[in-house]
Amino acid sequence: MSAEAQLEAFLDIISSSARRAIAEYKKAGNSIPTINSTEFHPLDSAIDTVELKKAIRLLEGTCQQLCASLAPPQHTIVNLAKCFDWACLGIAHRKRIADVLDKHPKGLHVNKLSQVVGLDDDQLARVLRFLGSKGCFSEVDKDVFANNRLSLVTKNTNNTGCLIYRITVSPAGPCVLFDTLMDPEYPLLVSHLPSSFTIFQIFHKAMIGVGEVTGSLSIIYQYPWNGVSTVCDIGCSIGTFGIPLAKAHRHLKITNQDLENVIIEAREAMRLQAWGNEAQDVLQEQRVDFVALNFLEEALVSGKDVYYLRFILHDWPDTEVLIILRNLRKAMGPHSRLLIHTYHSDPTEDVGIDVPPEPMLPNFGAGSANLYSTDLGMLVLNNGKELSTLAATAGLRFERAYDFGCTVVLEFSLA
Ligand SMILES: C[S@@+](CC[C@H](N)C(=O)[O-])C[C@H]1O[C@@H](n2cnc3c(N)ncnc32)[C@H](O)[C@@H]1O
Repeated sequence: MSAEAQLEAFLDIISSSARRAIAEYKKAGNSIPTINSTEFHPLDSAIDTVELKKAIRLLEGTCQQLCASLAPPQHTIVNLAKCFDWACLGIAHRKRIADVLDKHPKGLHVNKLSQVVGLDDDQLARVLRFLGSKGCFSEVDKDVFANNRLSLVTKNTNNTGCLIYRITVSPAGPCVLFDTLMDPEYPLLVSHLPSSFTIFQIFHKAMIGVGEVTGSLSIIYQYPWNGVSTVCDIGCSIGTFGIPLAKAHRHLKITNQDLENVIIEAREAMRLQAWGNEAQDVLQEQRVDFVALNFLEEALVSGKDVYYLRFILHDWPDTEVLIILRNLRKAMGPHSRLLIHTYHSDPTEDVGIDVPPEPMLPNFGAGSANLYSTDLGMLVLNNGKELSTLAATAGLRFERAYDFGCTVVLEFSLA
């Protein structure tokens, strides 16, 4: 393909993928969001968003490749180096800027806002203006800031807001990434995190946020659950996957397994009706159970139809990944399936997921940014990795993959 043909192809992909996304918004509601929207669109809280995710993967990947092709290289590289996004988002979240602005739909002058949140007005305006340049918060008049659809996500009550907190309070890890790579033993860096990282409520709410950001609950509507009776969710958090699954498929019996202290949290969340009234029916009908487990040391409940692992293996170095997979293998019967839900899709392996159109990068480029940043996040936090290929070593046979646009589900049976 000639250089000019490549650029024309990018323009075509941008146009067609944006139109696919617009069609998804139209299907889910009357309006189409713009950067000036001040409220959420119904699609923002939808569970099955596979089509939108796939369109955005193409759009983001292509826009970045087109800009990197046409902009002067110095320009692109310095943009990469000067990344204040996470720092400014962290300030906005920790100072509850969106929560304050919520009470001022027409906007609030930075003089007043700075007094409420206890920051210098000039510095706060510069932080908010930076975020506004990326589409988060609007400067509706000179020095007057208001919420928009993006900044609403940073509110304290928002699950994704908790995820932002989780990500932005741990900058020490990335700051020592170079030193970590220089150390042949790759020490764990968890000790660099403030202890508030371990606050359970924030962590588990953030995990619900991860589900929302990645659209991974799409599996509830995309997997053939009709042929399944029993499910075991391993490392279930507070029922982040199991409860919505039980609500959607009333024939399923679901065992949720996690460490004992998490199971106590999960039962408490159920008692406080954190999952709404419908979840109480699920409990009363005894279709959902919470059972403590340490998957590194104990046997899992055996013989379930489906074992589900979402965002678990990337937390661990290879040795522990193998222990977890071998423990799982012992619990599985000939009919059992293991579903590993991850960001991973190795572009060098043909596992049957979508292939990007040429001339896009074979891994969708910036369309897969979440995969590669999570992979580095796991290196920094846990010495783990997103791209684990140890299933075969543990005696599991790959069956097929489900592509959800931002995440994939890899299905295995006993080898
Ligand atoms: C990254 S979270 C994923 C939670 C959930 N699967 C999700 O996708 O929202 C990892 C989970 O693994 C659990 N976990 C960590 N070590 C464990 C162990 N040794 N045995 C069982 N669960 C464990 C944590 O408590 C946490 O809930």
